[in-house]
Amino acid sequence: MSARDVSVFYGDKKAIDEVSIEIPTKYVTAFIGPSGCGKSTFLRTLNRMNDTIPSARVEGEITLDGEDIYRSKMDVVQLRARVGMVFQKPNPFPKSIYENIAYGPKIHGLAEGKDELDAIVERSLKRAGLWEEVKDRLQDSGTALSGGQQQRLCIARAIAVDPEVILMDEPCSALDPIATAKIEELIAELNGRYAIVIVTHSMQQAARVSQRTAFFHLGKMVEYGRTSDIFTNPLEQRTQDYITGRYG
Ligand SMILES: Nc1ncnc2c1ncn2[C@@H]1O[C@H](COP(=O)(O)OP(=O)(O)OP(=O)(O)O)[C@@H](O)[C@H]1O
Repeated sequence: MSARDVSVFYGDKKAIDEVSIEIPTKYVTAFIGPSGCGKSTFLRTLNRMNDTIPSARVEGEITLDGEDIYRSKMDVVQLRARVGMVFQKPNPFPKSIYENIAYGPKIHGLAEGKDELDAIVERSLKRAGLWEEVKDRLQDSGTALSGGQQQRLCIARAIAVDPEVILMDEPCSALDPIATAKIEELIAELNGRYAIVIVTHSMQQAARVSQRTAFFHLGKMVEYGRTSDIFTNPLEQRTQDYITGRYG
């Protein structure tokens, strides 16, 4: 994915100011920066989640495989399957574990029959590291799982429709350290298969899970590069100040 000169407004207020970035296919990219700097706003532009906020307006160009995702003919439902999203609070549907995964492939016509659908459900749950824990209770409600399991269920749901990119908006902020470690392991396993973009408040997490990091401040992307460089040898003073804990 690629963003060129992207600005986002809420009413008259500019929340993102001319951000340009190439999201690499093979890596995990972390968005870091102090609260309110616009990380989530920018993340949401990447699958048009800002469309759901009436006051939000996006300028600039965002392309996926060279296609402008804001063009009028873009099918937003398709787009959100290609660019999936996992939120801060796990949000499984109030349906069975099986249905949580099967729903997307069904509406996108990805399975011919029950066997194929079963196979997608199994594969997605395996990839999300949840299969062993739930294989004997696929008909139980998704909301009855623990918080960490629910978040892996949401990741499995995103995977089920075979996305190219998975956006994660602080996916561990509602989870305990053990569940967080599992999600981080899972991100490492998914790395390479999907482009992953994660917003995180934790610099340690960014350092652990990502290969590329973008630092945002006051709506601008101040610096973007290899995670190891950003954390050890940033080019910009503002990045240096943030990673050494001077603000944020
Ligand atoms: N729905 C909205 N309506 C109006 N303003 C908004 C809306 N969402 C975010 N903003 C504003 O846009 C700016 C960027 O917010 P955003 O949530 O993107 O930042 P963030 O870096 O993700 O913050 P945090 O780390 O606290 O989640 C903030 O000033 C915020 O108040």
